[in-house]
Amino acid sequence: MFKVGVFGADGRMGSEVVRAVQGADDMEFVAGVDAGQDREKVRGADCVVDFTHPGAVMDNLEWLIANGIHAVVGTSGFDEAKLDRVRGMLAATPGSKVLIAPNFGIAAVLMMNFAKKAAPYFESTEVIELHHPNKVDAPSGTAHHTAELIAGARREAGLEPMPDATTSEIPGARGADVDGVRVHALRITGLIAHQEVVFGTQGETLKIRHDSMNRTSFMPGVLLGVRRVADLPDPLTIGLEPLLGLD
Ligand SMILES: NC(=O)C1=CN([C@@H]2O[C@H](COP(=O)(O)OP(=O)(O)OC[C@H]3O[C@@H](n4cnc5c(N)ncnc54)[C@H](OP(=O)(O)O)[C@@H]3O)[C@@H](O)[C@H]2O)C=CC1
Ligand SMILES: O=C(O)C1=N[C@H](C(=O)O)C[C@H](O)C1
Repeated sequence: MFKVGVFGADGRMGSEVVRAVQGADDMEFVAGVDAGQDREKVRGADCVVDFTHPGAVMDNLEWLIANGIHAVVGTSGFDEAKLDRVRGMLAATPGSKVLIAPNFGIAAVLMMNFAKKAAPYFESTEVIELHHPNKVDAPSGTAHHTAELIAGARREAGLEPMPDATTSEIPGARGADVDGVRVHALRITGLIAHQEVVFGTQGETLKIRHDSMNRTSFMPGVLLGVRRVADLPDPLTIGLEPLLGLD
């Protein structure tokens, strides 16, 4: 039995994770912790799933690593500096394994993987992410990660910067520049989590689109993370790709 705790248990994602863990035959739900509550409630868990807030997750990770508990993290807002801090914590107190995934949707992971593969073949690529209006961060972690994958693939292929003759612009009109890739964030009532990657070359375009219609879409990936995190080869793993056999 995997003994599982949940940080952010009263939130939109955390409450879905609690239901998924309680419904899994091979898992035992230890406790949920929400803002202001004592993390000691999850003592005895092998693994804690964190869907909290970009401003809370580092402190949570520090506590989990100090207590030798594995972590499966969906909370967004990780940049290289934060990831380096997590690596530092894991080096200082070895024992825990940490899996941080920008998106636990299997189709979303495939969308990012396909975008990385397509990127070298196109002169232009931009990312449009669309989410519910209660989302606190922009652009989404998924869009940020996708842009980095595209930028890396373009660099490896030796591509020039994308053509863009804009000289006059209302600030923000061209979106955020993430490693040279433009990312546009829409916040629309009624939506959950969606992304479109738009590619263009001479006389042709390609669009890769992913839609999470509800939050159960993330649960197979979260449960996979819980089942596999302890056996991952590295102390810190980014993304579900290695668990799905993707490069
Ligand atoms: N990787 C993925 O597949 C996905 C990632 N996400 C990410 O997950 C995060 C949460 O999203 P969502 O569920 O929509 O957000 P919510 O605001 O609905 O939930 C977050 C919950 O965490 C609580 N919380 C805040 N600080 C702490 C803390 N220190 N300890 C424990 N609980 C805390 C909040 O309490 P309070 O409201 O009182 O502050 C709230 O109940 C976001 O970063 C989002 O981008 C979302 C979907 C999928
Ligand atoms: O806040 C959300 O809802 C989501 N957050 C994650 C992100 O920032 O990429 C994953 C998914 O897009 C839903």
